[in-house]
Amino acid sequence: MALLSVLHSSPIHKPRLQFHQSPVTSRRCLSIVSCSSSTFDPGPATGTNGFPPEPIVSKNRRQTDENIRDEARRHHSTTKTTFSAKYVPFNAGPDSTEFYSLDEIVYRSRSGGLLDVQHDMEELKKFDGAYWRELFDSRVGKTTWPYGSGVWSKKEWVLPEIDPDDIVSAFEGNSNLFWAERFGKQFLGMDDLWVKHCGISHTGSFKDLGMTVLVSQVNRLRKLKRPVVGVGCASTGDTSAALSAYCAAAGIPSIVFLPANKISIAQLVQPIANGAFVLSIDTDFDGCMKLIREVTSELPIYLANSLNSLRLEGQKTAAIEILQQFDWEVPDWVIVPGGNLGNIYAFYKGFKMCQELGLVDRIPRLVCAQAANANPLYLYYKSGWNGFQPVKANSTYASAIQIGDPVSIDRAVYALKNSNGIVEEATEEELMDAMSLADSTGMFICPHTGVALTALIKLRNSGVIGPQDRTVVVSTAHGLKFTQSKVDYHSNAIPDMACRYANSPVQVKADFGSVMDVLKKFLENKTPKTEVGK
Ligand SMILES: Cc1ncc(COP(=O)(O)O)c(C=O)c1O
Ligand SMILES: N[C@@H](CCOP(=O)(O)O)C(=O)O
Repeated sequence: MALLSVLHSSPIHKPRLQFHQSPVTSRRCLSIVSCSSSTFDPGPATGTNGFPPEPIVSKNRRQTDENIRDEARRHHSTTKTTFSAKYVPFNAGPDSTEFYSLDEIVYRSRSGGLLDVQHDMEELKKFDGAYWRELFDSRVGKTTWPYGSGVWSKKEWVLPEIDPDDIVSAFEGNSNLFWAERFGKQFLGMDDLWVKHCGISHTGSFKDLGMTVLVSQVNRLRKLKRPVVGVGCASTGDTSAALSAYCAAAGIPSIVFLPANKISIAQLVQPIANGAFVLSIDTDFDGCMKLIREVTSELPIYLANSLNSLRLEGQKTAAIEILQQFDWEVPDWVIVPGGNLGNIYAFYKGFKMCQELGLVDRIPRLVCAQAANANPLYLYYKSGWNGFQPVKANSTYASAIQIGDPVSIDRAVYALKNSNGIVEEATEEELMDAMSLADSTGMFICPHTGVALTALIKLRNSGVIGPQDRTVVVSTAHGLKFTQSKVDYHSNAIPDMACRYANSPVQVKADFGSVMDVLKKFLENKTPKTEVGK
């Protein structure tokens, strides 16, 4: 503290180079600004070699009694945003005048249709693509509140008006874009295959990206004294995990409706541990969804499913992140597993915003992949988009997408039609084989990612996806949430499934000879013959 007070009163200001926004040209300019004492650390008096040391310039140096939220509060009090967003009816024509403030509690348009969050694109367009690319790039990997989050590093495009103080974040996003080198080369003859690991996240799925936005807005609504006593969702296990974690972090009650015996133990224990009010209901996800919609229209419980378009504002940042991770080069294909169908639209929206705002010049083709046991979108696509019919979703190892009546069907169709998209499906055997094959190359993916990989395999085999096409498969949850599926597969315990890539443990007696016998046999199969027994 003593050192800091000395620094604060020090007359020595070191100039430093800094980007700043020119209000006239809308471009970022490089200029020399005076470095304030809170951002300049002169270091020790002399270096170890006797020469004066290079000054250490730390842009976000905080006082010791200040945390990152306090620091953001101090910065925020001097900055004012001109960006804004509102709810509008989804895919409304240019003549529509219907809109709602994001501070209203509304999930549906007057006609009962879906809503969308519409940003003031004219205001955002005052800044060119290079500005946005540079701004977003400058925030990656920092701890500056709230930009250390992959979602909030794009705050101006997400919830531009929310006070950073109201944000509830676990610094989600910034997930690994994994080069699937061996899987791509060995099984598909592809050199440029990538897996976006959205499941390597705070609660183990991509839902964190949307939930930080929704719970932050709820936090704001509660401060504004809006009637929100708790937040609720129906879930196949991942939405409930994310909701309960973010609500617990903010001290907001959460209520989750789960279909009894249809989600994994790892998923079930998440809301329980986070103190949610958990209802295990004797129905499927579609039944839970119907119930939560009825309940949230009666009680002051805010709806957290992706019917609520706020969620998709966070989820769309995964698409922006993919472009960013490729240095703003656009991949040819992005494959997303689909259930309630919010995420496929979120990806479309993220890519489209980047195109409209000049960060990239095109968008990738999107593929939505469904489990054959829960495939209403696939059937609709195959019918030539002729008369959507919900289905009764059957049990699938991809249990988080066991959904027969997806709430975002219209959004998904829009995304696919506008991205020259494709829908594929995966049988239980196909998705489990694909998951196991991917695991055998060093991944540890969930069955839903197995569905997406099956779509890739089919499209690659039919030549639709070419060997050189840069392709991203979106992995939506962590494999550790779905270990039972792997246990069943590797124990060859699934009726009517060959489990071709099962790798069962070998039972062996605890003596040296038995262990050696087993190992020799193993090595004989692995090692070129000439080397065995050397
Ligand atoms: C792991 C996982 N993958 C994929 C999905 C599908 O996402 P969406 O419902 O947005 O289509 C879900 C949830 O539905 C999920 O939990
Ligand atoms: N897979 C989801 C299903 C609900 O989807 P949502 O995106 O509408 O919340 C889950 O994990 O609950």
